[in-house]
Amino acid sequence: KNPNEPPMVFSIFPFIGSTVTYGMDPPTFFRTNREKHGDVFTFILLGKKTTVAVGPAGNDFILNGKLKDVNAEEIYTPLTTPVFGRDVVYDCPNAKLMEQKKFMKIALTTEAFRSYVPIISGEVKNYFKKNPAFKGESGMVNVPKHMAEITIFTASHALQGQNVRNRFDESLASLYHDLDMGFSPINFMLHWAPLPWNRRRDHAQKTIAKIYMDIIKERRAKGDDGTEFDMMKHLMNSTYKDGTPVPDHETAHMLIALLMAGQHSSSSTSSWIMLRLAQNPEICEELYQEQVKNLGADLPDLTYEDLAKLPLNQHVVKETLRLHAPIHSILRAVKSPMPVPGTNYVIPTTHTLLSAPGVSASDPAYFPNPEVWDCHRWEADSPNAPTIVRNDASVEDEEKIDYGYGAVSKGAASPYLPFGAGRHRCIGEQFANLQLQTIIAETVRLFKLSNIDRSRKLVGTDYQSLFSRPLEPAFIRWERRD
Ligand code: HEM
Ligand SMILES: N#Cc1ccc(COc2ccc(/C=C/c3ccc(C(F)(F)[C@](O)(Cn4cnnn4)c4ccc(F)cc4F)nc3)cc2)cc1
Repeated sequence: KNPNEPPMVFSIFPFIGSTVTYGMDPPTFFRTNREKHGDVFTFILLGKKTTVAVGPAGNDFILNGKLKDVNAEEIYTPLTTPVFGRDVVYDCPNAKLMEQKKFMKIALTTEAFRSYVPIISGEVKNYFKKNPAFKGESGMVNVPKHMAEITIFTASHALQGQNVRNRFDESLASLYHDLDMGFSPINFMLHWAPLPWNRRRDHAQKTIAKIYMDIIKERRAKGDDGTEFDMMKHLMNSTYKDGTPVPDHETAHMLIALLMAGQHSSSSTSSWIMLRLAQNPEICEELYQEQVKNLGADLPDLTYEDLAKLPLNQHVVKETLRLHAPIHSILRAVKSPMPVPGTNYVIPTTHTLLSAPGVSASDPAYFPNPEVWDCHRWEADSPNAPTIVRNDASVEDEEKIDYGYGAVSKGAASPYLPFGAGRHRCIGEQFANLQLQTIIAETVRLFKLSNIDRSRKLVGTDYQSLFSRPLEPAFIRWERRD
């Protein structure tokens, strides 16, 4: 064994290595090997030496890696480019991605958010009124199925405009499903394979992109009526630093990328939220009382400003993402040998780096009783409060850095990073919080949630898809609030 390479996880299988033990349950795999080898260790993932670096220092080492040392697009492009389309996100130099993230962020403004809350509220209320599974006084529903539908309607309407949203009722839904089938970890390795689902994925990508480009032409011809704040309008009117206007096909492909991002992350997270509220019915009641107390017993229509008056509602999202982050593994290729600070390890360019921020998010050193879903832990004086209290005030005085799409906090040495950190940090955090908080607030107004057997059980996690999500079916009981 090379003295300055990290310890290797033992496996009797060549090529497969530890792929299956890791793939079945990444958190357990990380915890077991962290106890054995410490915060930095290497395992074989589908024939590739993959070095994990966990804990706040590991998060910083990988997520704040320099552009010359770490590379995201090499790893992700086989998976994302066939689904999103060419010339965007990971199918272009990083400098171009940074400009694309700047364009995307322009549409995610407070003014836009003010218009999104009524849109999302309306979609949620309409869904529960129209859907047969929610007729009568009470019932049992498979949560992930319904949350996937609610999130596609809310995300497409807010992020892509009314025109695109309306098409989701017929053609777009099945095309989107075909595209989605291509968005799976198998395609990390087999993206090139002429598998039936890859052909359907390619057909769906072309068809959806064409629908978007037709709408772009229509809107350009009609001129802008200034009412909608959707993403399409901003992207189609953006220009790169070198003066090139964003081509229509890149606008269409960025819209597909944003829809995929928003859909998978939010449907997984909103499903976990509903399952946790069913497991903890008392929190559901507290959320309802919080609205009555802070918004008034007549529960007026939700506005963007109202969300800031509902701290427990916000903490439900924060605590759910602590235990159920949809992205459990962040990958980077190593482009030049990387010394690991505080060790004598040097990671060679033959390795892939894997960052797992969720490991420190469930580490008792940072979060007392980490396995307990305790939304109150985010209140300053709570017994389970995070040891390094990074309340929002401390973020202000923290140093910031701008990679070209807005200032992000410089340090990634935090134990809680569900939205990543550094150059590739998420730009959808504010939209996701707005969408999830609105979905919760509208749901608790209508229903009391509980487990079918009134137990405190919780379903397991499916790590086989690209985004971790609840194992299906995951039934809960709803009862209409009188
Ligand atoms: C609960 C919701 C979400 C979570 C937990 C989440 C998580 C993440 C994480 C961990 C990353 C870093 C990936 C990496 O470093 O390789 C990321 C990046 C990103 N996310 Fe999200 N995300 C969420 C919602 C969204 C939404 C709603 C959008 C779009 C509207 C979005 C768009 C993006 C984009 C454009 C990037 C940048 C990728 C890069 O720079 O390489 N995300 N997200
Ligand atoms: N046997 C076996 C066996 C072995 C292994 C496994 C499982 O192994 C792994 C390993 C790594 C991973 C990585 C997850 C991963 C990374 C990138 C992306 C992304 F790029 F797509 C995203 O960040 C997504 N995103 C961002 N914000 N919201 N969504 C994104 C960015 C920009 C953008 F515009 C649109 C986007 F949507 N998505 C997901 C998942 C599973 C299973 C079985």
